[in-house]
Parts: sequence; C-alpha cells; structure tokens
Amino acid sequence: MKFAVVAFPGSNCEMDLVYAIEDVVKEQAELVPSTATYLNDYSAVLLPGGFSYGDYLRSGAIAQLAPIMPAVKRFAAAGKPVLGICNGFQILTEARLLPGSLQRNQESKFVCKVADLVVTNNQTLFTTNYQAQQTIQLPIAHGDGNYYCDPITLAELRKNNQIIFTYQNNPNGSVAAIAGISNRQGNVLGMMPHPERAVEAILGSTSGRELFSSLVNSVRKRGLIHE
Ligand SMILES: NC(=O)CC[C@H](N)C(=O)O
Repeated sequence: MKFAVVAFPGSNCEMDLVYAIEDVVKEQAELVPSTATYLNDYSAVLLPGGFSYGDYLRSGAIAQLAPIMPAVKRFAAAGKPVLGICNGFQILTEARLLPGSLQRNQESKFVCKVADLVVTNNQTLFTTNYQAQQTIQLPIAHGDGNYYCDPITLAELRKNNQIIFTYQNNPNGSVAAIAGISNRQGNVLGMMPHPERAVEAILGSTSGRELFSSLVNSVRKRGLIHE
C-alpha cells in the first residue's frame, strides 16, 4: 500500500510523516509536490504540518489553491482516506473539505507542548486501534489552532460523531475543546496535534502509532490498496 504525502512550499513535517509510515507501520510513502495534479495511485493522502506559503493571508488559505487540491477533493469525494495534520487541518478547512476554521490561539501565542487528548470517536478509519475514550499524549505546535465553528455546525458535529479528538486542558480556546474532526462520511480527518511526532518512545510518546496502524488496517479491510 502506498501513501501520498503532499509537500507544499513551507511544509515542514512531511519527512516525519514519511518516517511514521515507512519505518513505523512499514508501508510505502511517496512525497508528492503540491504542483502535481494526480493522486489515483495512492491508498491514502496525507497533508503534513508546517507553514505552507508562509501562512500568508491565513494559515492554509493559499495552499488550498495549489494545483494538487482538485485531486485531493476528488480523492476525498471517492470516499478514500485523507488526513490533514496541523497545517494540513488548516488547509482542509480552507478547502471546505472540513467545516469550521482554525483561528489565532486565544492567547495570541504559539503553543508548543505535549497535550493530553481524549479519543472521542474510535470508530473511524483513523482511530479503530484506540480504546473508546482513551487518553493519549500528542505534541501540539501551532499559532492558529483555535478551532471555531458556529453553534449549528457544532450541533451537527456532535450529532454525527464527527468530533474525533478533544483536549483535556484546552490550550488554544477551541470550541468544545476540539482537537480533531472528521467530515460527515468519516473519510477526511483534520487534527491539530501531531501523531507523526509521537511514534517512538525516545520522542516522549508512542500515542501516534495507533493512528497510523488504524489507517493501514482500514485501508486493508476496505480493499483500497494500491501496490
Ligand atoms: N506545526 C504546524 O503545522 C504549524 C501550523 C500553522 N502554520 C500554525 O502555526 O498555526
């Protein structure tokens, strides 16, 4: 199975994602430049963290216009897995593949620390290897991680179990302490914490491993494998 890791100008977590896939869950990962227009050969598409286009205008606002994005939208519309981490989450909201937006942290400061999270939905393509309501530790590192959506959208997210991760100690002012959400269909996940930075004990946490192993299992079960 082959995963696409899309690199935008200013991405800085793409090699950490490649490491998590190749060295930890032992699958293939390919870096795909954001100038590409084709993603059909992949089992999943991953949008990494970083500062695409220097976060100009708003984080993710320019990246969502990159040539690769129509292919990401087609991939998502086909029900295949798309994961956006940190800046990747920001790009997915800007592209309207996920509802709401990521705004400046409440205290207007960049937050960089390990966060305690709750896996509030372990029934997604990305979370089946976690226990229900499991507490996990993942690093966060963002200036624009304050998730906002209006009350109607929040009610829908709750009703459809689209809130996948929440913070135990809300570090950025996010509505309902939301750290990660999925789309209604469950195949697109955006999260501010960095699972790819928590895949080896030496990194301080291995809580990210289950996310990648869940994704591999789901791809296998659904027959989405491209060799
Ligand atoms: N680590 C990241 O992906 C940073 C995300 C984003 N550019 C921010 O500071 O909010």
